[in-house]
Amino acid sequence: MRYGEKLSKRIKDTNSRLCVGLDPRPDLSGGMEKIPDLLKQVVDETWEYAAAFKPNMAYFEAMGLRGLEMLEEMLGNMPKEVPIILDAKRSDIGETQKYYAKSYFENWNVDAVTLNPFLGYDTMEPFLDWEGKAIYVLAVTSNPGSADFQRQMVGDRYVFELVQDICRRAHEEGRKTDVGMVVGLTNASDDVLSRIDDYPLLIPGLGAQGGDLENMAGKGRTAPDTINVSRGIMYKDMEKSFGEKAKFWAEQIAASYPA
Ligand SMILES: O=C(O)c1cc(=O)[nH]c(=O)n1[C@@H]1O[C@H](COP(=O)(O)O)[C@@H](O)[C@H]1O
Repeated sequence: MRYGEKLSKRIKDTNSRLCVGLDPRPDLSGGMEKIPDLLKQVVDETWEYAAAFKPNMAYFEAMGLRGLEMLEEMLGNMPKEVPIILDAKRSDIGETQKYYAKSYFENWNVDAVTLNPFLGYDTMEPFLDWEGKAIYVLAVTSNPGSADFQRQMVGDRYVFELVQDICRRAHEEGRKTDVGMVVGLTNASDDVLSRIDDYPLLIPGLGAQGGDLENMAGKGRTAPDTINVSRGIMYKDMEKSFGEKAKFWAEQIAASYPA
């Protein structure tokens, strides 16, 4: 089964496009030793509303070796039917990327990873022949600085449209790996979305970053797009359970962008 099929099935089964972001912060959680139980609780309470989970490497790396162990332990105990997108945003020459691909797709066996496409197509290639896997390339990120490069024009096209060419090329070449894009909800204007093809989108920026779900309404897309909430579930409204918050966001998303 291709990644896109697995994610589409999960979105249909749960009626949810919510991607639950797993970004643990020891300073806000009573210390590093509390993190493994916290992650278990978040996963246990939210998985029924989750189209996907997205752990971000930065938060685990910041805890040192123990953080990587926590990530590995968590990955080993995740529900198998929920795709895992490892947010790594890696970028290097092809030879080095081979080892990132091996690390994520073979060692940790995650379903998808985020990659930075700045170094070009050949640096994506080590990720493109993995059955059932996917990459999401950064196209229009959710931060203001996405205007610095990504939304600049080269000739008559935006830079993010050149990024999209990576998806088109991989698709035309019939690669085993699915290729989607990251498009931040905060910058998902009509001008941007009208230029984005029907490839799977990872859409962060809902909740803490204030992205507007109306941006995604009525766009006629059929790809298994998933919308990420991290802090809005793990670190907001702590009087509510993680499950309640995940349900809330899944319903908010469905109201504007039905599964
Ligand atoms: O690739 C990402 O997931 C990502 C891309 C982007 O453009 N903006 C963005 O916020 N992210 C990540 O998505 C998550 C957003 O977290 P919250 O703002 O707490 O919901 C973090 O892990 C970010 O690193």
